[in-house]
Amino acid sequence: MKRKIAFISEHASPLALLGGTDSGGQNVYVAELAIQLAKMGYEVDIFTRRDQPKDKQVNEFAPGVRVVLITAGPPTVVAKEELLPYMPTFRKEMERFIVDNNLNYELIHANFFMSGVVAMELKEKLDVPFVITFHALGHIRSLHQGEMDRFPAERTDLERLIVKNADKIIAECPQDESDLIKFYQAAPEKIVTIPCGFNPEHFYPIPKKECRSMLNLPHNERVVLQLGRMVRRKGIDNVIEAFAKVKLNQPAKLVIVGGESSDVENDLELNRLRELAHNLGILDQVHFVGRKNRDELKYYYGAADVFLTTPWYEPFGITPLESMACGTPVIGSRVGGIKHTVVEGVTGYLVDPKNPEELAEKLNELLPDQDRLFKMGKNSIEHVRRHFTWQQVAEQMDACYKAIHDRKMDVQNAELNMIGSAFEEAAYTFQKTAAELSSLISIAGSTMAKALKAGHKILVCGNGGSAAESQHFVAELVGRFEIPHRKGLPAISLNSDTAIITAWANDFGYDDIFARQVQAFGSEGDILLCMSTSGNSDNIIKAMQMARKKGMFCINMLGKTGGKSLNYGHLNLVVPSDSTQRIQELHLHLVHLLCTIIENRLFNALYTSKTTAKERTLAVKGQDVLLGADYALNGKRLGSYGS
Ligand SMILES: O=C(CO)[C@@H](O)[C@H](O)[C@H](O)[C@H](O)COP(=O)(O)O
Ligand SMILES: [Zn+2]
Repeated sequence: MKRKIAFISEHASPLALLGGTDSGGQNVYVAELAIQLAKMGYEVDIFTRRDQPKDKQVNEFAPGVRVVLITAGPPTVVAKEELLPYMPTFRKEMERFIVDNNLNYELIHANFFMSGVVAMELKEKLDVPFVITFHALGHIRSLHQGEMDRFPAERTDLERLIVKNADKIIAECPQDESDLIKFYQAAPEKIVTIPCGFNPEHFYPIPKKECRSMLNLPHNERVVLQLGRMVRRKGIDNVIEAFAKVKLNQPAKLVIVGGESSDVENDLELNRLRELAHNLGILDQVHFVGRKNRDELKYYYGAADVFLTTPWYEPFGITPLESMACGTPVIGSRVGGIKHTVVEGVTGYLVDPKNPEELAEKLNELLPDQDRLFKMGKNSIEHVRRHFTWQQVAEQMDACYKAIHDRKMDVQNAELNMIGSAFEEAAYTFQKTAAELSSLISIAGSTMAKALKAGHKILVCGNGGSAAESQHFVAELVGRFEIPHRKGLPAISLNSDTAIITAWANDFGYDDIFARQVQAFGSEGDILLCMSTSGNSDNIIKAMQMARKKGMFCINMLGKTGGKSLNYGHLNLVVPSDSTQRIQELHLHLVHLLCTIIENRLFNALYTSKTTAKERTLAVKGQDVLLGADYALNGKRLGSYGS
């Protein structure tokens, strides 16, 4: 059977990739991971917020992968910083979709903190475990962005809650792992470090000449590439400032791919950067080419001699991988995932962010050195193919999911074991009790029958589970057990009158609640039946002391050592077990055996020493038939075994 899982990616939809525009890393992550998992035999539903009114709800995205649009908030693009208030609706609608379609997910993989909130609530409601990839952590973001961070203030607290409730947390790199432990107190055993990946069918080496011809870039110049979302934290200004400091013997260009839209003229951040280049006097060397379709990116990577990425911080950073996959070495910030994916001196260099001097120095060193560029390019391809394809990522994710599944199965297996041994223990206790107590049970039953015949009554009491048994026994006697249409027998459960019990417990003390009633209802010759698993409950002891004072006969149902009660019972049925549950189960059986004896002795001797249980049952049924009134007019049996 296929293993069904759900992804939640509230703001980053894989459908956005189909339009060709270069969306953020999370869109790629969700799409590529789902596709690879589907290839491995999973069925993946990706739940994302509807941001187009006309799209249908369920979209076949790839074989085994569906994208399900959830309407939560306006069906238009909303900045992710403003999406949190729509998450309760998202959760409700997603839950409705799951229930209506009878979907049984093995687990939910949430992406980003808001999806984590949804997954956490669904875990509670539907009992589905969840895995979280945060993609970025609010605390780290606000450390770097300060005032510029527009996410709601509760983000970090919500992330902490998600960390606490998640079954596994995916860290994207060792830095992410240590941040989760240090700032979020994540339990290290819950964290699995699995990097992001690249798709070797989309990103592969293409001859530089070909790429440059395609993009109209000069063949005889050095080309340096900056590519990615155009936001402050990506440090694009650092790249421009560094480029202005580069001194080479040959001409060079800086190509900048990215922008908030394909409208290069009216993009605010882009204009700020353009002005910077202008002020530094290098505008003619810097090509702002705007946003590009994903399938064009490989030509930009391939055309460049070096790829630069110097963000202030970076949870992972997929672009360095893509560049290396295309055979272009990377100079990147010594932060987050980049310091893990770029191998210093082998596939590129690491520099401090916000340090244009250091970056310029590295460019001055590397750009003129064709041999080193070639070698690093070759190393880059080998390195990323060995460690970072989406297929490898999916294999690691599969192992993580399996660990959760196995743990669930462990719990289920442990339960099955527990059930098996509880039955074994019960069977053993039944047999042992039969061997040790049969004669005493018979004496207890006949004593009760005798007392009832003589016009006396039975008072019964116990605490907790035994209180229920006390009422159970009385119900069988006052009502009927197996003999239909017999008269009711006088028995009172001292557990039944709430007004008496609460008044006496409240005004005088709990220990006297039964004794008071024994004093009020009991008479000489009556029987007091006490049930206690420990034999040490004070109210039981006091009840027997009072009963003895009144000349009553005390019968105990006990267990374990029998406790203090042993000293007060005229007849003690001590179940040979130390387990409270088994003792209670046997007490119930004793209740039924006593009822059988009492009924048979008082109303009809249905069996002899040779009668088997089966014969007795038939005999009772026969009597039932003989008493034709036991059949209602409509022919339905009134029942003679209910108890
Ligand atoms: O049913 C159970 C345990 O299985 C409990 O309600 C249990 O009866 C209560 O703890 C009683 O208070 C125990 O009292 P006792 O059997 O020791 O006299
Ligand atoms: Zn119980």
